Parts: sequence; C-alpha cells; structure tokens
Amino acid sequence: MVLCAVRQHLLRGSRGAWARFLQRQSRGCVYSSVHGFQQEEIREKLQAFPGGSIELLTQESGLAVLTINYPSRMNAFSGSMMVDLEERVSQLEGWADGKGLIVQGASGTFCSGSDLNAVRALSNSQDGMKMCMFMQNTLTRLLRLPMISVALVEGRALGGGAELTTACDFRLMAPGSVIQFVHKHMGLVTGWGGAARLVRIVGSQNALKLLGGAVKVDPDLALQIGLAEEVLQGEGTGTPLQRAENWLSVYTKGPAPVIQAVKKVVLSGRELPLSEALRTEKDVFGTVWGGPANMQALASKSKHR
Ligand SMILES: CC[C@H](C(=O)O)C(=O)SCCNC(=O)CCNC(=O)[C@H](O)C(C)(C)COP(=O)(O)OP(=O)(O)OC[C@H]1O[C@@H](n2cnc3c(N)ncnc32)[C@H](O)[C@@H]1OP(=O)(O)O
Repeated sequence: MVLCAVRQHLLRGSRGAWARFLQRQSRGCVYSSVHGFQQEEIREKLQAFPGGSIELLTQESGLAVLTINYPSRMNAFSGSMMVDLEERVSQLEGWADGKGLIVQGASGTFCSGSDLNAVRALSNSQDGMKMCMFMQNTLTRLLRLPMISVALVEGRALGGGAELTTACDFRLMAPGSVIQFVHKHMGLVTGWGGAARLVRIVGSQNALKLLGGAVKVDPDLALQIGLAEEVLQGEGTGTPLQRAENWLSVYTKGPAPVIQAVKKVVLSGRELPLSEALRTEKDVFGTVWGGPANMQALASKSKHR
C-alpha cells in the first residue's frame, strides 16, 4: 500500500496532537487503497501528460510562494503539474518553520483549470475518477497544511483553477481578476472538492448561484459574498505578490509553533464535530503551553494595551 506523505510524517511520530488530528481525519488524505485508489497508478498516468511546472520557494521568514507555471496554456494543469503539486505539498508538510503560503499563477494570471489536452486523453470515466481522487487528496492536504494560506488571484481562475483558490484559507484578488467555476459550460461539475469547500466559504445559496450560473466573480462580488478577503489596490505600492505578502504578514508575525497552532485549532474547529474539536484544541494547546514563546511572554510581563 502506498503511504501518503502525511502518514509517513505521522509514523515518524514527530507531532503528537497534529498527528492525532490527521489520524482522525483519515491521515490527511480523503482516498486510499480502501477506496480502490492506487496513487502510484494514477501518478504514472498523469506523468504521461507533461508540460509546465509547480515552483516552490521557501523563505527564511517562514513564508513560501507556490507558483503554477505554464504561461503558454494560461497556467492550466498538465498531468505532470498535478504530480508536481502533490510533491510540493509533501515538502510543505515537512517544513517545520513554515507559517504562511501564497499560491499564485505565473505571468499575471492564476490558472485556467486542467489542461484540456490531457483531459481529452483521460476522458474515460475510470481515469477521470482517479484524477479527481488524486486532486482531491492533494488539495485537501494543501488546505490542512499547518500554515496560513492565501490564493493570490490575478487574471483568471477558471474551472479547476477556481477550485484551487478554495483550497487556501484566504483569497486576495487583483483589480480586474475573475474567479469562475466554468464547469457547467463544460458539461461537468466540480471534481477537485471545489463545491464542498465553496459551500463552507460562501454558504450553499451563493455556491448554488456561482456553480449553477457559472458566474464570473469579479473582486466586488467576491468581497460581497465573502469569497475574497481583499482587493489588492494600489498602483506604486509594490507588486501584487509584495502586497499579498504584506497582507499575510499581519497574521504570520510570531514564532512558527504558535502560528501553526493557530491554524491547527481553527482547522479542527472547521472540520470536526465540537467535542472532537475541543479535544484537539486541548492537545494543540499542550504543544505551546510552557513553550519558549509562552515562557518569554510571561517573563517579559507583556501587556496588551
Ligand atoms: C475539475 C477541473 C475541470 C475539469 O477538468 O474537470 C477543469 O478545469 S476544465 C478546464 C476549464 N478551463 C477552460 O475551459 C479554459 C478554456 N480556455 C479559455 O477559456 C481561454 O483560453 C482563456 C479564457 C483561459 C484565455 O483566453 P485568451 O483569449 O486570453 O487566450 P487564449 O484562448 O488564446 O489562450 C492562450 C493559450 O492557452 C491555452 N489554454 C488556455 N486554457 C487552457 C486549458 N485549460 N487547457 C489547455 N490549454 C489552455 C489556449 O488554448 C491557448 O493556446 P493556443 O495554443 O494559443 O491555442
């Protein structure tokens, strides 16, 4: 049986509370061999559709930037990029100093979904389901990373690209950008977990409108329904990436174990029934109580005026 990266991490036994949380959440993955999902098999099929790349840049500050890079296809996901993304997520799962993540597209546009050339070749229903399970596993693990994540949307986020934005904690949109779940126009529904996550972000009424109408969501509408947190205004105040980094830095200021603990308690609150979420919160609390940041704050008698 193929072990997903999170499980391997758990078996190393390095993070008790988080390990127990992920164990309760099917070890971070939605599908395993129990569901007839063989990761190696679909990886091999996806690798047969190369093109583009997923770049990961980690900074000493604890911030990472993940770039979807296939500009000649408006950053559509080739098969090999799906595999790349899974590998980058594994890297981030093992990054002890990580606090924040920005997901962006190369060359001023976010992502135009799956590469239609690969999709055409994978269009038998069995392969389609396997690709869907693979991407759901990866995007679920992305959302569950113990760091605060932001999708920086410039240009277009279409189809699977729109779904990818929902696998981040926040969405920041550049002026003129669009998020559009175009699936209906393709004779499809979301398959990468986008609907399940969208309902939790904007509520079922809004989700139904966005998917049923394949609505072009501009920054104003996104702000109004709570899909986006902010529009990155401001000519002359740096690049959109710099503005996103500034926005995120407010929430990632502080020691990594504390920021990671914040993400973990919020995530367990979002995903678990109350009693389980409370138990997880207690476990996570135990990881920072009496820790270096806590002791330092107590010693300096910090005031919060
Ligand atoms: C679960 C996910 C879901 C699924 O697979 O089930 C999907 O994501 S389905 C894919 C949804 N996305 C689309 O249908 C996008 C289709 N493309 C467009 O609508 C346009 O290309 C657009 C709006 C992204 C850009 O339009 P624009 O006029 O600015 O540029 P071009 O059309 O000339 O595009 C440039 C170049 O990129 C290629 N391209 C764009 N998107 C894709 C894509 N998803 N797959 C493959 N190739 C894509 C486009 O064909 C052009 O290439 P060229 O060789 O110049 O023809």
